Amino acid sequence: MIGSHVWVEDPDDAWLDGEVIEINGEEIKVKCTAKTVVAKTSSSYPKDPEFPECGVDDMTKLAYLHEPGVLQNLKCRYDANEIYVMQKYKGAALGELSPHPFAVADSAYRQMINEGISQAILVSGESGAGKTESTKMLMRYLAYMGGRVSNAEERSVEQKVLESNPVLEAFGNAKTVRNNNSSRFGKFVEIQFDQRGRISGAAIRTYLLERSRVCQVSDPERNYHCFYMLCSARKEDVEKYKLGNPRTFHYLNQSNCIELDALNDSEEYIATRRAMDVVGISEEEQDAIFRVVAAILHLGNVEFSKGQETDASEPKNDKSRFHLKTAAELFICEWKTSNMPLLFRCDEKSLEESLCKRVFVTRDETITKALDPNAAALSRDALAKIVYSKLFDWLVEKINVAIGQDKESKFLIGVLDIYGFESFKTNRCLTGCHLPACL
Ligand SMILES: Nc1ncnc2c1ncn2[C@@H]1O[C@H](COP(=O)(O)OP(=O)(O)OP(=O)(O)O)[C@@H](O)[C@H]1O
Repeated sequence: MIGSHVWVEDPDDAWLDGEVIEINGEEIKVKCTAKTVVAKTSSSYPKDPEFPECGVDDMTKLAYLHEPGVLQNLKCRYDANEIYVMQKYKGAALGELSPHPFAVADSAYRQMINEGISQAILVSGESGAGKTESTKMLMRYLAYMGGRVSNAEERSVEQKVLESNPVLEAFGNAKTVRNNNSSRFGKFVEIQFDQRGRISGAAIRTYLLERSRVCQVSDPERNYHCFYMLCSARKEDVEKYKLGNPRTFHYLNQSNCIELDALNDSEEYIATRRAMDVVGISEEEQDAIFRVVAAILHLGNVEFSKGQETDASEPKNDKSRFHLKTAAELFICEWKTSNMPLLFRCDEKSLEESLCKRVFVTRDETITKALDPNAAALSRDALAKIVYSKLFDWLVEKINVAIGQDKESKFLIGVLDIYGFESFKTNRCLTGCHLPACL
């Protein structure tokens, strides 16, 4: 309608607002402050002429909840220096101040103290919505309320949990369509408190790691960050694990997306090793972890062809034999001085047999059945997935030791950072979308 206020897209300023002065079929002429533009009706959005100068503190109060409206609100609030301080939220009733994770955390903390009941906060939303960032804010507030640091040397629980993040992210995060650093696992962070409401420990419980990603990646996504980091590691590590260009590995080259503009894999490798040092993972343990990561990549490059017997299979060629042999060598964890679990004790022959044959144990006998090339490839992928998820579980346990759990804690506040769902045209059921990916 002529005279109405709208937002139109602009290549320089993202969005421009102005008044419609002319309509020609599917096109409108809009008079903006600095210029007059012609835009398609379908790509313009209505603008609220009564939008308050300082914006609104709750996005749900916006008359139009679309991209230019949200951006305008954020800009106004930024210009007005509307910042959130924890002190302000301490003791304020929910709804009294602007909505914020601090308000939710405060309410949970006070209910825990007043009613003596443990609390849980569920952080949910689409992938990339900001759940992990919100979880960090919730933890920061809970650490502030139940602060226990007795001297400057001691690190707070929040600090310890945050320090472990790079390790979890290296092994549990990946690039997806919506988020370059998407958590592909659910995380329940328990902040544990004593009788007086002071923090006594913390623990991270993880669940539903998306195992299928280890062997299957679709364009334009990536596998878990750690694989690319290791391929871009310092030269001696790349040579030690017989790695090289990530494009030469089947588990990585199914997608064309290998490098990310915003992420330098070789710097991330160094940062991850540093974070491992901080959470108390020794040099030998770090070596064992990366041996397993490299072994999985080599395993993925083992292809199978028909064997001599009917329905049997064997490694396809010398290249496959090389990767099988390297995977077997890397899987061997000979070092016994630490309590790192012995993942495998295998040689090339036994690894080949475990992939190309299936053993059935009945009450009376043990039957060995040869597998055809397709079934052997499925066995290979199943092995890669189970090894990776066991490695991830082991890392989480190690991190929990470093953070310091209080098994005797009186109460806890759990923050559940459920892993992000993608919004499809047809969303049949959340569980239905998630579970198959985790198997
Ligand atoms: N409060 C915030 N302040 C600044 N940046 C933010 C904030 N929330 C989210 N972001 C940005 O959005 C990106 C995605 O956020 P985050 O990783 O928290 O999403 P998520 O909901 O946990 O996604 P997923 O479910 O895919 O793991 C972050 O890397 C960050 O760049």
